Amino acid sequence: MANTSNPDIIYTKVDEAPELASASLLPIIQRFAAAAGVSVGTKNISLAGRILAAFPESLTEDQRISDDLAELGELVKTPDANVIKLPNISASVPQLVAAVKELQDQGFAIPDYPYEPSSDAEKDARARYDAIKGSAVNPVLREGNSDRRAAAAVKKFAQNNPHRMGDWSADSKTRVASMSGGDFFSNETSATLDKAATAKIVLTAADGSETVLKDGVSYPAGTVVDATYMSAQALDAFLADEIEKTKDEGVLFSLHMKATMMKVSDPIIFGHAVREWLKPVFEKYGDQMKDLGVNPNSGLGDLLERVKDQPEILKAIEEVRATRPPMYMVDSDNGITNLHVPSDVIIDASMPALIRAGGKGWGPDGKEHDAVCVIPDDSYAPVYDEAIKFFKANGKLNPATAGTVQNIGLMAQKAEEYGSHPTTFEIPADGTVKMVLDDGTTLHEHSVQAGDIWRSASARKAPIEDWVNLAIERQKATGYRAIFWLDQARAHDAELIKYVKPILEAKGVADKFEIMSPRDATRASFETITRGENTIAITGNVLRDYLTDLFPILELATSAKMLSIVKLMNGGGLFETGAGGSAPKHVQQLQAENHLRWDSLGEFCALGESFKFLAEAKGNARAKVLGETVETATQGILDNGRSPSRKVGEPDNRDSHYWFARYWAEALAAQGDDADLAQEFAPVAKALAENEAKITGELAAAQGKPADIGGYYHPDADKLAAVMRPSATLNAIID
Ligand SMILES: NC(=O)C1=CN([C@@H]2O[C@H](COP(=O)(O)OP(=O)(O)OC[C@H]3O[C@@H](n4cnc5c(N)ncnc54)[C@H](OP(=O)(O)O)[C@@H]3O)[C@@H](O)[C@H]2O)C=CC1
Ligand SMILES: O=C(O)CCC(=O)C(=O)O
Ligand SMILES: [Mg+2]
Repeated sequence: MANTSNPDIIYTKVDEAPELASASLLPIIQRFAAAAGVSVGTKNISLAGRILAAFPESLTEDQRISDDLAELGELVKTPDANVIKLPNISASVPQLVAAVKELQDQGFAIPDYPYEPSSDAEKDARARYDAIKGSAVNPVLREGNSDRRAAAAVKKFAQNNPHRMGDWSADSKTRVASMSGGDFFSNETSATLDKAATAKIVLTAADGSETVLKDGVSYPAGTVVDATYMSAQALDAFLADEIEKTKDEGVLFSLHMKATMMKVSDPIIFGHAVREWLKPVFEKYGDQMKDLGVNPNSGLGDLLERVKDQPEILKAIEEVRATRPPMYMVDSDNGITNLHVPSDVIIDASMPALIRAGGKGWGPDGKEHDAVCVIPDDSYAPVYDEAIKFFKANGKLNPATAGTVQNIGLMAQKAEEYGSHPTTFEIPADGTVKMVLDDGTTLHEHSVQAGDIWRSASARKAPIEDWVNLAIERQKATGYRAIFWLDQARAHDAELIKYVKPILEAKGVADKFEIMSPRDATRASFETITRGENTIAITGNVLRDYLTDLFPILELATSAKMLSIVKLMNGGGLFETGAGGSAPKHVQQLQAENHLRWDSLGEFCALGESFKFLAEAKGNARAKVLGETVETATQGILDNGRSPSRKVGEPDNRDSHYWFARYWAEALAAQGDDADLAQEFAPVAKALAENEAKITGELAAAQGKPADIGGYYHPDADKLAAVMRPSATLNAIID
């Protein structure tokens, strides 16, 4: 349904922990904003919402919902966009299948996920599900580059209240393992197009037959276009070798991938690891398992489920597992390993957590151990390798004195690897892959073998220039040491450097910037913050993602507290909340004991920015008052220690929202810029203060027993509201 008048601000409806938190926080935001004449609407980008929107013909009229993601995708290309974007699930296949099942059980007659589509209907369903799979939201909304940093107040709070960090010892056996050849890093070629072009990707097999893998990929002039591949043979040899070495070293085996964001390549690499881990089983029972629907890319969990009635295979699996090193666990109590589900261990969150813990991961015995961290491709693995070496040599970082690393990331218009899914292929036969332009030029050519993963990524000129200019702006605003994390020896980076240097020179700021490889930049950044100084990391899209978890998790304990601004290239604003994900463990805790430990600080920060943006973009004076008072309220949460506790029986997410509302109302009542607003909120502030004991008592009384929200992926709105708003006294003041 076309929306003629959009609300001033859009707040996204998502999944898991942040969605639970929204059930409590959003009514407060809407109520306060409405009093100032600012409307806050919602758009549903949850996994369940996107599934339902994709199958209107399978649903009754009342069940149908609009395709909000498509609408938002258009909105972010206009200057009117003002979107608060919470983290959503980037679904792996097992998550997608679970969500489909839950919706079917709730009476939505959507089709099953077809693992091996054969009929036209199945192929159609599969294509729609493929569009929902993986990171399908962020790349659509991120029509701008990324500016992520800890707000000054948040950084100061972390320095004054340092979190606990695991100790690093010089003889820790933890290390990063990556391929020394045959990977994406070493096979990359890159070129910048001098004119607009359309490309075709063709595989010529050894027998001369041609397969067009993709046609009609168009690029504007100035696009940097890369191509590369990972050799399946080299990958398997590497994995086999590392499994053996890990066993000899007596530590945990772990694999860190981004199977969500890299939704085509990384599940395949993950599948190679599953197959290599159980190699003798696949050699003996491979055909039988295939008939049972086993696809190693879906993980060990799915595999075990499919062979559960096959005692012979199960026995063979147990025999092989007994010869393997212990595995890094996701949930040792329930036997969930690193290889169970491709989206359980996501590199941007998992590696920093392991580093924060002093290089330790959880083993099958439920105890912490050193680990080999397998990150097959060597493009970005050096960042973690160098970080680990740095801490082994220098001991853990001290969050009380450490400076900060901010990030300016090239992200707009599906930049680099994170936009490469439509041009990534598992190669069906030995031969040569060529990328040929419409004028007949062969841009890239690689000789490949069946099973290799070939991909092309690109970065467009306008986003690259915008990114360099954003970096110049931020460096000027802060005066910080500014480093472009680009490796002159890597094909893609060398093309980017050809853009970066002339812009810096033309603006007369070349002396303010350094250019270093990711490894050198990692070391330089840790040295800088160890001295208590600050630096800006100006990076490509993948490192934007990795570093905005790595540094905050070490500096602030979590990336949930980050300010994350996407300055949209056509003038709008997208304000992401935090830099982390949707924290599934938090939902489980709520269901078990009605305690939600999710910290909404990222939402508070984004809200303040969104109001301030509205004030500037639309000359809305009352939005300015809202923005300033939200900042005061956020400061109040930090100064008075009102963030949620992790333990049941202690104040949780809902309590922090009570305090947020109270500090916000008090700040609105106290400000002198808008007398009407002050007058409106004085009684609200008074009522919230007078009823403190009653409200916090009602919130506390809700905890300690299981909570039913009527679904995991698609909770029941009324049940969710009842669980997340258990204080009748607070609700009466807000509503
Ligand atoms: N922008 C986006 O849309 C993003 C989405 N995702 C999606 O999120 C899901 C989970 O991803 P995962 O990599 O596990 O990352 P998460 O960031 O969800 O989890 C890592 C850990 O960080 C802590 N954490 C994260 N956010 C908060 C918060 N606001 N308050 C308190 N603690 C927090 C939790 O630690 P503890 O358990 O110790 O409390 C959590 O278990 C996946 O489906 C992924 O696709 C991931 C990244 C970004
Ligand atoms: O979109 C995703 O899957 C993850 C995004 C992410 O991790 C990030 O932007 O930091
Ligand atoms: Mg991330």
